[in-house]
Amino acid sequence: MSFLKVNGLQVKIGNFILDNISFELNEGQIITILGPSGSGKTILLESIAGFHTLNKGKIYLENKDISILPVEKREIGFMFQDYALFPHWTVRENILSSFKFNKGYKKININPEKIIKMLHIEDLLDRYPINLSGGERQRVALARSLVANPKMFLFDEPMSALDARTRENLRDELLSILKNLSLSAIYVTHDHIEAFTLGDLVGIINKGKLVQIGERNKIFRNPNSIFVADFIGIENLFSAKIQLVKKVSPELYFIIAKHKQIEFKIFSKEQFSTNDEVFLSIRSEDISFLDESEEKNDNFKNIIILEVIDIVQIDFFYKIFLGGDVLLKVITLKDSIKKHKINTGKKIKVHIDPEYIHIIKA
Ligand SMILES: Nc1ncnc2c1ncn2[C@@H]1O[C@H](COP(=O)(O)OP(=O)(O)OP(=O)(O)O)[C@@H](O)[C@H]1O
Repeated sequence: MSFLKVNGLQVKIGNFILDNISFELNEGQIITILGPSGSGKTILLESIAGFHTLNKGKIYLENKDISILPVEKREIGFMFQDYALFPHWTVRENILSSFKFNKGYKKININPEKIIKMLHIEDLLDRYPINLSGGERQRVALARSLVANPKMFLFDEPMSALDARTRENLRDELLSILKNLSLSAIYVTHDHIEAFTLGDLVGIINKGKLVQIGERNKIFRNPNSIFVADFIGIENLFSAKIQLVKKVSPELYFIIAKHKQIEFKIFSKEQFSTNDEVFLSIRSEDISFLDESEEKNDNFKNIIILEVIDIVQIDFFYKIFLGGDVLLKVITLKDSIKKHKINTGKKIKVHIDPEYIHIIKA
């Protein structure tokens, strides 16, 4: 039985309609919601928290219909980007205020001291919010929300005002705290890395509709549209035409799709027809380099020779831009650059596993 069930939700705010939103979340699971600005992410969270009247649909928390309960009765905690702390209260007072306000909740099983330790804010307890950094303020806000002991949590881009390093640290801590306390959460973000790091489930919303939702690993390589592929950070997307479809097992097809002069060999669970116009989607980390001597082309391998156009370092990774009959971006490590002597202008063999090429209907 699911912990949270959102069923056919429709909410109208001005001219905006959030429509037909359905998903389920188990206890302790996190769902991340990704979507462009104005797609309805905040309205979705606000609707679950109880700030909007539902036009259609139901929300169940622990099997109880909470669709018309007022905000304070839902026992749902939320934390937003500009989560305000009380400025004239110390960190300790801010945190304990929430503990006191929420004593009405049935089971107080959260120990404020444990939360304070988990968030490493012991040394900040006597300070006022104005004397805290952005990251510290978010830690305190999180502590305050956690000690209120909600049944579940809603996060609306809580890290977006923080610098990359602080954001990464806090994100890892948040994940370990939520998992430690077995708390379910919905976490809204623009950032696909954040979405795939935090979410057991990932949902993509566009123009008020949940356009795809599923387990993180399934969504990662199997976007159902160009919009989703682009939004979840798939960098290699190009058109192709299906040349051959062969059933190789009850649930698997071997497909050849042609882009310019290149025939891509693909294993797909979905059936397509010859001459279908499609898009191929390949994650940049799923392409590997081969040495001259390595591997000869055979029926089930994609080996292509392309020219290195540019090499860009990103943190510990390198992004290699390749050109030729297809433009590809490859993410790799320094070791691989050394091993394959990758330089701008060099012609290099790349390999793409047929299982890692995903076909999207055009
Ligand atoms: N009170 C309101 N009255 C009328 N329209 C609203 C209201 N609140 C939000 N909207 C509109 O609803 C749409 C969805 O807003 P929402 O805040 O949910 O988007 P979002 O996906 O959270 O965007 P962002 O990433 O920019 O925060 C937007 O077009 C917004 O302008």
